[in-house]
Amino acid sequence: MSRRENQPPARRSIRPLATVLPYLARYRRLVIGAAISLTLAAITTLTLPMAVRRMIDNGFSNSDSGFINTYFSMLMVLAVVLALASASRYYFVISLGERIVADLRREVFAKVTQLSASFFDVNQSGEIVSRLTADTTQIKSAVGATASVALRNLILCLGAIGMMIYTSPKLSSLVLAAIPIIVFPLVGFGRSVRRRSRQAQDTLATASAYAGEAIAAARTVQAFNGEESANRHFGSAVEDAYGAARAAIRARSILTGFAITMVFGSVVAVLWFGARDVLSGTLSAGTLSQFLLYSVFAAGSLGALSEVWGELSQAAGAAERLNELLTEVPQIQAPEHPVAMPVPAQGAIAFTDVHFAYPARPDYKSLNGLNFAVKPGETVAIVGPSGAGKSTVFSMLLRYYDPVKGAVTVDGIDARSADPKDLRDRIAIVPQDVTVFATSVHDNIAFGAADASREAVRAAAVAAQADEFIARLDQGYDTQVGERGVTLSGGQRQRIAIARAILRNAPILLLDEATSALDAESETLVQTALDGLMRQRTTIVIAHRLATVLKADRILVMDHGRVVEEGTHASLIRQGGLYAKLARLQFDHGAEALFVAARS
Ligand SMILES: Nc1ncnc2c1ncn2[C@@H]1O[C@H](COP(=O)(O)OP(=O)(O)OP(=O)(O)O)[C@@H](O)[C@H]1O
Repeated sequence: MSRRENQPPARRSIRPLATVLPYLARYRRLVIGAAISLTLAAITTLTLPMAVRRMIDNGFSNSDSGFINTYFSMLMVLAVVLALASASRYYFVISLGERIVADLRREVFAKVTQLSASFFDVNQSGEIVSRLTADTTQIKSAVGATASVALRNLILCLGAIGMMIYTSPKLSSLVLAAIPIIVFPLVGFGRSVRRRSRQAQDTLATASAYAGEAIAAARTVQAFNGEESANRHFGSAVEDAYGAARAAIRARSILTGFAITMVFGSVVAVLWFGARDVLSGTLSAGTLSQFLLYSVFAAGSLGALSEVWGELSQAAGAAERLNELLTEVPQIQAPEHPVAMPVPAQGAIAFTDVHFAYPARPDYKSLNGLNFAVKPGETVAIVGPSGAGKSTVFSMLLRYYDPVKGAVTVDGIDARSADPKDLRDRIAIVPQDVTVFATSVHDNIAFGAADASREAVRAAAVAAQADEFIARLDQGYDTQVGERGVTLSGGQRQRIAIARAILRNAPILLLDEATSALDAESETLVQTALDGLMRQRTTIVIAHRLATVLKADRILVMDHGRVVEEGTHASLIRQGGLYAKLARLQFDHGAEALFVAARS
């Protein structure tokens, strides 16, 4: 991901799968169950050729039918053991795969939620979601099926080779000589499969990211008649993913074909030698049959191993991508010994010579020597042209980022030395783009205060002027509001956000006034709700309305990342500087009159 983008491609091995090992260690019983049933199934299979030899060499030449009966009964018992072992292998192994992938998903998600704003500045959410779903599914099939097939075949292969040596050392030496010729090319092919499958996963993630974005913005896509171009874009991303997958598939099919040819070719060659020994009387027919079966087992399991190797390599690509997320270090973390914030909270804020550049744009200073202080309970409005750094002030207060130079303090404590959780507990924010989740109204208001009672949620909604419209919804507070709150109006969404902030009851309120026009009634309701919220709290508001600046104790005018003017509306208008210019352009009609009044 971000910090690895410029690094050379990772080692092509199945080592990334080691990520899964700690998860396996948690479920020892399932692992032991799987190992026992795997071994049992393999051993049972390995005894079959011996039975066959005994039957060919003794059974058919010996007319004793009792011998035959004993043999067949034993074979039956073997078959039952094999069936039981296989069934329990399936149970243990598949459960293990599902269990581990559930843990992985949970942990990757938990990790992602901890990552800092700078991570999300450069990584697409859809891409991350793809890791959470597609990549974990691949790990599941690797652990759940592939690994067990690999293990079974490995045991079978080693067992069969051991038995081949025991049965006929001479023929075995011929086979063993052929092994390196088979194995080395396989390893080489495996590498290329792995590289290609990683590419396939990466392209798939890009396609998913695009789809996520387009689906979330379906209305905008339609409004701009953008369906066709969206389809084209997604179509070509999907084709790229298909192309990458095909390259991986091609490499794998070559790998499989090659492995089977080599393995069975050498079996046939060995048999040819064996047949000559039987003819010359130095080898019994039963022993050759036993050897033949073992070599077919060994060859079959080698073939399966090569196929499985390809799958494991694919899963290693997925594990690598997950590992990148799991090992990503959040840039903003609590210090080892966080300083406790003073209790009770006061709500004092100070920015001292703060310089800051976003990590995604290190050469551009969004804050450039910003200085200001806000006293407990004060209401300060920030105004300034677009790009002046107003929203960045909020990001610094919430400690999404740390200053490059200078300090941000809350209640006298440097934001960097406190636990971000304590700091954020003191802050409630009503953003311009309200985030409403696809759950009930109740859960949306109680977001971040999950144990709030229904009464408390209702009281917050009443204070936010939202209770009335909520009561009119089909199921009141239990109404599902649709993804991103699509079933609510803009003003309703804002009041939900205000109720959420009221419920939080934090001493500091950050308010980013919506610029989008609400109708007069909603506007009044939202304004009344906000007035209630701002009372008795330290408030910093990014102001777009005249009414707001008029109510503020103080106005800070920002430009190029610093405060350039400060005062009340009247005093600033009188100065005739940037504020006076902005006020004339930005504020609603009443401004003109006030502007004139303030100047005269
Ligand atoms: N995540 C980010 N990564 C890189 N640069 C950013 C990021 N967010 C903002 N910027 C840049 O930082 C500067 C200040 O942005 P900020 O959003 O604080 O301005 P603003 O005063 O709130 O503007 P507006 O009134 O238009 O919302 C801008 O030049 C902007 O391009």
